[in-house]
Amino acid sequence: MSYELELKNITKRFGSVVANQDVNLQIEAGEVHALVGENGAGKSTLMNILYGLLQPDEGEIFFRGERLHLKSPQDAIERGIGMVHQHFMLAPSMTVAENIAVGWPPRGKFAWKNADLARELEAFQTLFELPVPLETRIRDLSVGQMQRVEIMKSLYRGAKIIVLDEPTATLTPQETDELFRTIRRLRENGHTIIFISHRLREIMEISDRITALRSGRTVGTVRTAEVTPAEVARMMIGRDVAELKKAPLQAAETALEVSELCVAGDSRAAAVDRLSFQLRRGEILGIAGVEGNGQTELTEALIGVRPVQSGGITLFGGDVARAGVRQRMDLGLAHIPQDRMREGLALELNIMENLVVGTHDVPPIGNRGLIRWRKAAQWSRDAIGRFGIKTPDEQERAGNLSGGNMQKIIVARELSRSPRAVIACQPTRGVDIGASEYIHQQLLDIRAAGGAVLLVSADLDEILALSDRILVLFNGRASGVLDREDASEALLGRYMFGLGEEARHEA
Ligand SMILES: Nc1ncnc2c1ncn2[C@@H]1O[C@H](COP(=O)(O)OP(=O)(O)OP(=O)(O)O)[C@@H](O)[C@H]1O
Repeated sequence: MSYELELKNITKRFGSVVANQDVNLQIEAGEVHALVGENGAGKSTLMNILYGLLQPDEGEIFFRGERLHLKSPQDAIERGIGMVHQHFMLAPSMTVAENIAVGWPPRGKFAWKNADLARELEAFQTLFELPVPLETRIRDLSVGQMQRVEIMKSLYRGAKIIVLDEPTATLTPQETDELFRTIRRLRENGHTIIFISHRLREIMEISDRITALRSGRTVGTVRTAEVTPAEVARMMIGRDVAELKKAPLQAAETALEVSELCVAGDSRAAAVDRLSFQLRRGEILGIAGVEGNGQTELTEALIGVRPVQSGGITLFGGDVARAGVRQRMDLGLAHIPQDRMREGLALELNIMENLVVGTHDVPPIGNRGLIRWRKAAQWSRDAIGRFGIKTPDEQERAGNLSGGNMQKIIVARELSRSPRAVIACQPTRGVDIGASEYIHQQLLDIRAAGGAVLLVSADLDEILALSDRILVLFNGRASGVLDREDASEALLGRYMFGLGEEARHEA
């Protein structure tokens, strides 16, 4: 049969790393094709080749039987290939309409007219269920709305094939449902979607076919209707996903106490507004909520990088509301930040340097002010093995790693220093199912050993799988605090929109 799009025998090397080796991908017209595989399997590399961002060392791309030579994204766009990256490429101070129109049509072939543009965009919005106010500035939009702008931008440029790179990683469950409605409308209208995801449930729900990559090679392609989730998991990571081992709750004394805490945000006076809660040793407290409801400001105040306006923070009995970061770390606090690019890693440094930061001055790695590099290398190789970090060795530059592997470095560093309390923010975002399971088990093991874990996550599956209690943040306040047994996805969803006590009664 003839395919809409065919990538044939693609090979791409980065130095000694073979990111894609003889990869074949065949996409049918009007299908949703999931591209899956463990972190570092080569998915983004393959899609960057398709989008003209990278040139393959070997291999060919065919679109409707015609060979394409894609030297830049501009070439890909002109051939009807669009891409929505995980990190949006929008100008925050410009409006939605301006972001969509800028740079297109290319090279000023003819000027776009506002009225025509608005009419065309409104037509897309109705047809594909993409509601966004066109005159609003990007910086005032939610993540889900920004993603819609990116999709509209691709459609406006005539995309027939749209690549969505982990599009649900930062969406709320409601936004994910809305995105899936859009994807279905696109498919009904003859568009073809390539969907990268680590989330099994979503892959099963939205895709028609699935191709898995592993270690840069094609594992195979299947029809979604003909396989079970367990079979797809095996294609992704080459083995079954193990059940989590969660010991009975043995919560002890209070590890972290937050009382009447107020923290200012960058643009909001009270991002955290008189919030109080306790986290005990041996307990995981999940913080659920739509992003932007005070999670960032709360965690920054807890680790000591954002000032407390009023209220208290006590860590293991000591008042730390005004203590520095180092002082809190010395008390046994570890932090997995949500923004791995900005806060979590020094991208120019190598993996080993990133792994030992923070423990470089204590034995066994630190020795009277000196760093024992042989020990550091040995320790790093061990962490690389345990967390399944895909890299040639510990000397590789951290910035060259795939997104999920960067995340694993941060988690490995933070959890390896035997913390007594962990603030884990989106700890498995972008991480493959095998490594997610490992990270989840590590958090449960810290809990079993009497550690306290504050789990801040937008992923309700993760919150429900790990937490003993769940606090839902809404507008900087607790709209609900639930024991795990009383919580369900639907109930949490309602609290996330501030529906408060009525949610409990209606559920
Ligand atoms: N610019 C680069 N320089 C060196 N190595 C690179 C570069 N880009 C990617 N790699 C390597 O290529 C391999 C494939 O990476 P890629 O980003 O394609 O994986 P992925 O399947 O998208 O992973 P993830 O699920 O974590 O996003 C990885 O081993 C990565 O470290």
